[in-house]
Amino acid sequence: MQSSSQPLLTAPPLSNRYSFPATANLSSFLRRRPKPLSSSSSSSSLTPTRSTMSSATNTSSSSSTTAAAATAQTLLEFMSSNGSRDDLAVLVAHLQYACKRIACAVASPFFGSSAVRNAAGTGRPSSGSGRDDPKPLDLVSNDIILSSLRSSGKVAVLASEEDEVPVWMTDHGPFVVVTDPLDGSRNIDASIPTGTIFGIYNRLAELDHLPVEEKAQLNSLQSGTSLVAAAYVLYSSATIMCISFGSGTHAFTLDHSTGEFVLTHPCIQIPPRGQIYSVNDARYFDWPDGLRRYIDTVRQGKGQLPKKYSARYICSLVADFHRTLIYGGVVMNPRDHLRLVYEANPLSYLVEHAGGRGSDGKTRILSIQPVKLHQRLPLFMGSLEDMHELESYDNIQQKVNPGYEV
Ligand SMILES: O=P(O)(O)OC[C@H]1O[C@](O)(COP(=O)(O)O)[C@@H](O)[C@@H]1O
Repeated sequence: MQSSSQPLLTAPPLSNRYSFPATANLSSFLRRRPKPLSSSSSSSSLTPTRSTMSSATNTSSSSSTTAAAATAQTLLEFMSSNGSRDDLAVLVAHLQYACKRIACAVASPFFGSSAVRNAAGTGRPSSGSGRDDPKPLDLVSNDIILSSLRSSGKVAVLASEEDEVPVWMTDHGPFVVVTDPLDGSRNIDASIPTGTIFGIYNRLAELDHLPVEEKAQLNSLQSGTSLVAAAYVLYSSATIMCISFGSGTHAFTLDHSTGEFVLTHPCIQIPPRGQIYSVNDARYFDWPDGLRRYIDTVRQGKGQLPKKYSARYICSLVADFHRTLIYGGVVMNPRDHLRLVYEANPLSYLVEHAGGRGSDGKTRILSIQPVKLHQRLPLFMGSLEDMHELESYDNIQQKVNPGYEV
């Protein structure tokens, strides 16, 4: 028997299943687009039992799936056809590469429990025992993003939720990236969906003369109205990158047969009303009166929409946000918990470009000027009509914020 301190499995180096071309402009990425696997090779490599299923229906559906994969528009093709800047496309190519690697790490049996993950060698001391401590996969994800963005050559500064201070990368990088590398990781040992969040700004050339720490900090504290693009990647039953470049919000699903993110949800419009609220309502007795009244009202079907609302709460922001974007309703965390720079700004940008709203309960998120990198605030996002109704209750920000244990 193995001693309990020994890993059950020896973790191999992080997967490099998704290769990354070392070229640096959009047209060369597009020329290297991989071919989808043929239907026979995909069926034998993915699920051996499928090879025994030879009905005509299966054959035609797998060949039409292959045909669909060949014609589907990839994220980089989408950027090219929308006249994207080359340097932004190179940056996005590196971001999607990083997220494919994080998707592999999150799903890997070799990173399947904290004990094994610690043994896998992140090069850092074991951590992740406290509620808000970073989990090993937070650190792995952070390292993946850091190294991928460094090699893009396009990023001047990277500010990560996992790092105390932003990292200055290169003086001539045109962009500033803010990120939460792996949100929702506190539930990762139960295989709950998780996500990565990004915001992209232009480097402020007028700050170039300042000392490195100062310009790194100030570049990272830009208001959400200056975002050039924002995205999240959801690691769930599908791996989905939802992105906006300031004109619509679009979702791309990772096709594992080609390794490409392909356009599956163009121009997402959040329904103007949903029938779902998403909040940790174990906190009900710490909520202010306005928020309690709102939730009590919509639960009973006595709100502006005369139907009883349902509750959905995964406790993983990207997953709760993605569901809200697709089905409508409101997603919220009314206490000072989520971060303006890494979470609230990018997600509010995405919901606004889908026709919804992001607010701290009083003010539009994107117009709040960040004063600290790790600044926290109450966050409410969702369908326009639901948001207006919720905010009309006035007193919805939770001021009591005890150290919750789970
Ligand atoms: O404990 P609460 O208030 O329900 O907060 C849960 C929220 O915190 C998060 O886990 C983010 O918190 P961390 O950034 O500390 O991981 C979200 O994914 C989730 O929506």
